[in-house]
Amino acid sequence: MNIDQTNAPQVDYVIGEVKATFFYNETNFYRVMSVSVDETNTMYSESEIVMTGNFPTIQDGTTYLFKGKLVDHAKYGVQFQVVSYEAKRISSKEGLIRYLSSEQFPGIGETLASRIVDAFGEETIEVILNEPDRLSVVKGLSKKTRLLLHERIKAQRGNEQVFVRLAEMGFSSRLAAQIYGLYHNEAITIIEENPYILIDDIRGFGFQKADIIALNIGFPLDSPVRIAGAVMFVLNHATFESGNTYVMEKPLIEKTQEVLMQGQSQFIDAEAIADTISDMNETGRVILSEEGRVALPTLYYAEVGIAKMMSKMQQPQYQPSYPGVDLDEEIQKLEADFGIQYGNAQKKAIKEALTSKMFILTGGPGTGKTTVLNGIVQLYARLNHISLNVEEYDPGAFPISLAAPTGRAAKRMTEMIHLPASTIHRLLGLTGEDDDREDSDESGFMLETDLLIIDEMSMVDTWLAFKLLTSVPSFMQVIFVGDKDQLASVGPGQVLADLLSSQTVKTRELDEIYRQKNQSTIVQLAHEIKQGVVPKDLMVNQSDRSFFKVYADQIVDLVAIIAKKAIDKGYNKRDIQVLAPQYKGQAGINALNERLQAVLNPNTDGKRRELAYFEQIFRVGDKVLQLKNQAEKNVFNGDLGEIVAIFFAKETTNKVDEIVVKFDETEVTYERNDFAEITLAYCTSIHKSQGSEFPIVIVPLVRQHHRMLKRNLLYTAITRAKQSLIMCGDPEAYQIAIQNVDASRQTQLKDFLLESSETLEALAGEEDTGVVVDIVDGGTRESNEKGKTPMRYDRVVGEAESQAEPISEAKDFHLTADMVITQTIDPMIGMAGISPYDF
Ligand SMILES: Nc1ncnc2c1ncn2[C@@H]1O[C@H](COP(=O)(O)OP(=O)(O)OP(=O)(O)O)[C@@H](O)[C@H]1O
Repeated sequence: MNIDQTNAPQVDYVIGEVKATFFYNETNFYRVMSVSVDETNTMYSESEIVMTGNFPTIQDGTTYLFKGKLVDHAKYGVQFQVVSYEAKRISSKEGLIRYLSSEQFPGIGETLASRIVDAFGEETIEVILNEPDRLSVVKGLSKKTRLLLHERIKAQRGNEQVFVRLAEMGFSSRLAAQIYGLYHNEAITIIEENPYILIDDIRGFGFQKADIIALNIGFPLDSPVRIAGAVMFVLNHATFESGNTYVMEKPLIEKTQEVLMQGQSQFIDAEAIADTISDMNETGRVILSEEGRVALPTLYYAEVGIAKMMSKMQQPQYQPSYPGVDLDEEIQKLEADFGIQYGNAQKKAIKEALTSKMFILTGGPGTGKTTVLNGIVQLYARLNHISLNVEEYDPGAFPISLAAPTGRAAKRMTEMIHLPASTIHRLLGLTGEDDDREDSDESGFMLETDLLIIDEMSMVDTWLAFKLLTSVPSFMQVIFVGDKDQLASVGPGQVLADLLSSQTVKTRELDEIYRQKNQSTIVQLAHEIKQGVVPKDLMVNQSDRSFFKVYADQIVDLVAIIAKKAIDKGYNKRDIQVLAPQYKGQAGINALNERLQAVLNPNTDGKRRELAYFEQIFRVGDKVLQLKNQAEKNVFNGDLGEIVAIFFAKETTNKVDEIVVKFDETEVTYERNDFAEITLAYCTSIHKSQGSEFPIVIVPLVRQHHRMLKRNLLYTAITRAKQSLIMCGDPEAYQIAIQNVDASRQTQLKDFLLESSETLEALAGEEDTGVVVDIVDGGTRESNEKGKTPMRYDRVVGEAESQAEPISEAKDFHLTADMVITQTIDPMIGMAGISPYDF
């Protein structure tokens, strides 16, 4: 084969036979294998080489032409990273015999293989493929084995042709593997018909990539397929970028036009785009409303579905009541039991929660939501004559379900209410991978308990809310608890806000702060943020909070010192959480993690086990964050754990590196392919901290994060602190954040909630069964690129990794005597005597 004629000269190749596979991952076809080197244009001179890459159709004992590059891996030495490959036709007698007698063809040993090859020589494979009947001349070859031989080789050729064609189209072997996993042997037909389908089906697959393929195949620039592809791309992107659940048609057309004409000279008429949208509406690919709102069907039907179920659930015949019971008297008894005097709003909340089919309890920190919830649960149990002792019940028979969107929030719920709580995913049996509603509809999964309480409802996005409500039986009483001023959900929608503003659900907002002021100035600060007020004493050290005024380039050093001091004071790594709004920049999450790892978990003697993974080092003892929901492993997006062991490839059965992480409830082993599911977590994003609380929270505030300086982000960050809040950076940044109030999201849920049940039935039509629902799991990195449906795109709200800007603002600051820290009270965690010169 003349490689040089068909490829750029820099392409390395190796021709050789696959000798052994060390590792194979069925989900992404990733393989590590040993290959003989029969021919190569590289400097490699050994007789065998280790190859890595995505190889769905590779067979041991077969010879291939591999293209890729030679790399010198720090740990594994020289390897060949394969980009594409194709089977080399075997022509030698020995090769053919070895191939036919390989494990792929059970029933054929060397003798039989030799007989076949003796009979047909170089033509052997062609005869098996095209004239299998001729094989009957071979003595000892049964009809069954002849058939098997023919079928297997035919299938292999089919697969190979798909891969060869995909490679010709320009797909890397990794993408080709993904595409093959989706469409199998239909891949070429599907892509040739509509390459833009990949935008819908493969996460992260953009319009431009699809366009290159389509234009190569010969699609005209104004083809309706191309226009529809661009519409889907813009709609998906806009939805996930903004959190809105629809886009107005006009801006959608404008943006689509821009995308279609980018780098092309042909003008694409807006009317052609409008016509395409109208056609897409006809075929159900998008939903276009009379008002000109264009929505992804999954989101549209999820919103209609939520509204429909809310309306159904709240029909008068289902309203709970306790005839003959004096609830005021019962609440008095509760007060006596708990030694507490409920406020008026709190009493109303308890009564309303008990007598409403669906109820929302909302309020800021310290207003008594947990206190009230405890009262509700106690009284509910008393009035319904049920025991709250879980041990008295068979597994799964406890009549109250408590759940929250994250593992940490669920854990906190358990601690506060003293009853078992789980994540919503776990409650619904969702894996976070292929959670589609079709599955659950088919299985008709329904919750069975009588009372359902969901905490941190502000974090629940449209799909999850829909998924949750489809599993709620009509007899169930539901209480949603949440703080409407926190960040909106990561996925599209603003379910809690819409439920509240529609006023279709009985709601009680608690606004009186009960946590005493001298106990918590953090709570006071949170309420002031809500009101847009910067307290006069922001810079004055309080018993539980302080603000270090420093330059952006001093933040990493300062935070490291504070964290170290806290550890010296007896806090552990998990007690201290640094929360930053963005990854990049001097005071970004990446820089902070790197430094905090060096300070809190150093490898001073070089004896600690560690592994490099892209730009991160994972080391035994590191605090890490789970980025994906993995219900089958019992870990969820946002769970924090610690690396307790690292095993190097040579020590493991699968011959790949492994990291073992201990979470609160479980220990999980990650193979190298899964390393993207975790990240260092000394510092995490504010978004990821939702639903969690920590004894000490450190929040860097710098003007470089200007895109992230928003009121609800700051509010969410500081309300994570239970004992001490340490802010550092630029007080101006605090002011900017407070003044920057996010506009609410564009959603249709409120409108739907206000529609009559008949209208909702009509809107839902037949379509709302089978809506694919996905759980956005917030992962941001490579290995999370597995999704199938458009909604599987992860949207990391506001975590756009904006480039840090020059720190010109820092000129406002001068290190002065007032910045010398002299205080010894608790929030300073022993920082007495530290001066700016220490940074
Ligand atoms: N009626 C009351 N009388 C006295 N103390 C109260 C009352 N209600 C709540 N508290 C106290 O106020 C503090 C805050 O209450 P709680 O934890 O229930 O609020 P929360 O809204 O759940 O707060 P957060 O969201 O910050 O966890 C607790 O210490 C609680 O005991």
